Amino acid sequence: MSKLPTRPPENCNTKQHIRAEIDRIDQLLLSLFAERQGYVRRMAEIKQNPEEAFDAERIETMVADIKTRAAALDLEPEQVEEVWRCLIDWNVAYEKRTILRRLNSSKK
Ligand SMILES: C=C(O[C@@H]1C=C(C(=O)O)C=C[C@H]1O)C(=O)O
Repeated sequence: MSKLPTRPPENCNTKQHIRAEIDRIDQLLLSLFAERQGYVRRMAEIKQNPEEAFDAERIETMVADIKTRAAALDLEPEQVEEVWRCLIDWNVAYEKRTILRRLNSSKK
């Protein structure tokens, strides 16, 4: 990906300026989500039991920590919580499905 010069928000004077920055940031976010997902995939290989997929204590600790860090960055903690809970829900479902499939295929 080519590295284009960026404009801080206060130097954006048109919708196009702003949309170019949002698109640039979205690409960075996607790359980070993909990197994160690689660890979730590996976690699904390491966990042996589908019940391990949902770790309530870990999730609540993470969400509380993310909300504190969001507030420090002047983001709305509730919005960040919703995004993370949605991400984690998908990952728990992915882990459960992956572990179950592996267990079922090893029975055959
Ligand atoms: C990655 C894990 O598995 C699940 C997915 C999580 C996530 O996407 O952050 C967090 C907690 C989990 O129950 C984990 O146990 O840490």
